[in-house]
Amino acid sequence: LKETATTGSGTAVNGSTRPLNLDFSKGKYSLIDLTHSGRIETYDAKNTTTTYSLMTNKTKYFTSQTQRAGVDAHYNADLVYDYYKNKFNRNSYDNLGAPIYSIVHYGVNYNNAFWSGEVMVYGDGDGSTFTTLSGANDVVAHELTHAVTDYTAGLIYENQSGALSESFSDVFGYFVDPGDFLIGEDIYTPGITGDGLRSLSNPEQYNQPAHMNQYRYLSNTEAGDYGGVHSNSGIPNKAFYNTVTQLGNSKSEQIYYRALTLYLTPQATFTDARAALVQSATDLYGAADAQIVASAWDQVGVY
Ligand SMILES: CCCCC[C@H](S)C(=O)N[C@@H](Cc1ccccc1)C(=O)N[C@@H](C)C(=O)O
Ligand SMILES: [Ca+2]
Ligand SMILES: [Zn+2]
Repeated sequence: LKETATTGSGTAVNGSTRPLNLDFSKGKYSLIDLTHSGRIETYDAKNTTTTYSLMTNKTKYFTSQTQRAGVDAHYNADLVYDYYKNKFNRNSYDNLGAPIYSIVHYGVNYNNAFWSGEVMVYGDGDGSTFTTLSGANDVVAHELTHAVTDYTAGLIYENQSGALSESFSDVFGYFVDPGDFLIGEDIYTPGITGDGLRSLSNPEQYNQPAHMNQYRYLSNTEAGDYGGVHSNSGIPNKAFYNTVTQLGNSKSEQIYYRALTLYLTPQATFTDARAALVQSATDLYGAADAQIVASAWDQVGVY
């Protein structure tokens, strides 16, 4: 049936108002963004893990409490789409305009968000450790970057390649939310201000290693976080911090995007990532900047 692109607005997780790109058809408004290829559709699992339906509303104003999760998932997905398009001319995660699907209210008190291989999925959090995870633009950028990674480097989600996958997702989370070096601060521990789930500048603050001599050899199982992908990401995250504080955001994002999309391969190790980033810096900006990248990784014990 005919879809009609229109605009409206909605209430965000933090209570602010977000502009929304909507579809109007069959007498109701839905969270479908038709403004560019890489259309964005946002669904509601209604606290199940098995069924979901498009989030719709009678009017163009999505202002109810339960709609906030969808408002931010929809708004932040468009923000991240625009980031990849404007900075790298990438048209969605596959660079071919693939539709971007999100599901909110996944499960009950679910303290996580993930890329399923097809869709982005967001829990509501338990209200103590996390609040609604789609409310943070760095979380949405983290998850959509996993989709980009799957279509490019294909980093295998275990051990060092998995820690790199996690790190690249945190790095582009930073680039989309460059105000601070915290990850997830907008939705982590709503009762505590100023903290985050991870820190790029000081990974140890949240019990992550920041040097190879602190690498965690955990089991490659779910219980071992697949070889500690969320722990050992502290090492490449710190190398990123060492890089971006010297080269700045504009050069760093181009270097990281080139490494992810042109040089990295599924089984990449930390040493491979260092080489890919040094090569990317050389390609784009020359030997002096490449040396800054090399030094950034020297400082975390990766050669
Ligand atoms: C299904 C279980 C595995 C989930 C892995 C996803 S990709 C992931 O890494 N999720 C992020 C969510 C996030 C991102 C940024 C800021 C806050 C939270 C993540 O870091 N999850 C942590 C809680 C984890 O799984 O340990
Ligand atoms: Ca942040
Ligand atoms: Zn992740």
